[in-house]
Amino acid sequence: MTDQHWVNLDELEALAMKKLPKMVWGYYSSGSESEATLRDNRAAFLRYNIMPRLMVDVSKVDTTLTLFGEKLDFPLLIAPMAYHKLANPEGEVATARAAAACRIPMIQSTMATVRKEEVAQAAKGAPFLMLQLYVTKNRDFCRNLIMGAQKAGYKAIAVTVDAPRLGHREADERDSFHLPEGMAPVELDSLVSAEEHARQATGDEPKSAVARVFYNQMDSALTWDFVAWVRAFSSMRILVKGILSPFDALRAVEVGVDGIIVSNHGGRQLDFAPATLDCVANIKRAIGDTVPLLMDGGVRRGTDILKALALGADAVCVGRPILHGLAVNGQQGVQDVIKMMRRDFEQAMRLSGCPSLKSITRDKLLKQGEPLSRL
Ligand SMILES: Cc1cc2nc3c(=O)[nH]c(=O)nc-3n(C[C@H](O)[C@H](O)[C@H](O)COP(=O)(O)O)c2cc1C
Ligand SMILES: CCCCCCC(=O)C(=O)O
Repeated sequence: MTDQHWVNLDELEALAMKKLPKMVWGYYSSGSESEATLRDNRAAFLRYNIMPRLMVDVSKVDTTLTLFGEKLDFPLLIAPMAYHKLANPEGEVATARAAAACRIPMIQSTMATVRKEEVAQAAKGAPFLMLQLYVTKNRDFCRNLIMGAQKAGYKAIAVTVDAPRLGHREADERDSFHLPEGMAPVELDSLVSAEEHARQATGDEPKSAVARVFYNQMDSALTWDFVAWVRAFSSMRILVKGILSPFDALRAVEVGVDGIIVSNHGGRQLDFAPATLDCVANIKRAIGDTVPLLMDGGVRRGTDILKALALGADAVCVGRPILHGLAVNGQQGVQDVIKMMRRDFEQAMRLSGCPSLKSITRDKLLKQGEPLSRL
């Protein structure tokens, strides 16, 4: 296996681990505490089998869909992740160019290391961009960020609601995680100095600079009235990211969100939160077709995408593999990840007898323990 040759995302992950400094690898790869949720996100996909239906014409498979009025080539988005420049000096520009080349949407993190206007420029050709929003205590700052994204042409904001505090990631504590000098989440620069992100902890402070900055700046008093607050000044679509309970999903729809992202933050927030795949069907049952339902967490194979869709997701978001591709081979590495996922998803559709996204239904899946007679 050389830098250029990997045949699945596990092999790519191994290459990224070798390439990245230990502190960065620890930050990217870890989950919170005992990492039970991180592991379960993957394990959940293994709990489902796919029952193929045969003698179906799959000479052509249609993977396209329309999301928020835009056509996507296949049901995949890039999940928001902080600090792409830790993986590659081009940072989010390389990721955005890859999204454009593969015609999939990218969700940019509030903690991006490249300004949103520059990302928007690089993403020209992508179906759309979303800005993930961490809600700061300083609401003027937050309003300006949203309005800036609207002006830059972003289609939506995805408000992360699973992080009243940053999850306790032990690798970051052990490594005293901090950004290298000269690198900073640029959208935050009027609130927090670059030195603060690069500073090592002193005294009783959280050892991780990410956790410290998060604690100081982000609003742990966030409640559902935030959606109405945004609606009052912005016409952008509003999604909430981090929903696991069907009750929260219903509440989100009641307050008027435009979409839901079922997520446990890649196992980085509440440890022992359920695997996201296990939450999808319940949430779909609760909200029906009211708003698009996205999910993320542990999606690594084409068959994973098929399983998520069969349980009710409209599309999936992919996190860490994008950073791995970026670390190993920049923009091309990200494109290779997306292309592989697309190829493998098409393969899964063909081999299971699903020529269209609509034909990917729950009755194609068998959960561990369910009798074959269920089908
Ligand atoms: C290194 C890293 C940084 C992340 N940064 C953010 C972020 O800034 N905002 C956010 O809402 N989620 C963030 N996430 C969570 C992802 O958006 C996503 O929920 C998760 O990574 C999906 O799981 P996966 O990595 O198994 O695909 C981050 C995840 C990782 C691994
Ligand atoms: C103030 C810095 C917060 C960065 C958090 C990024 C993130 O969500 C993660 O999971 O890490």
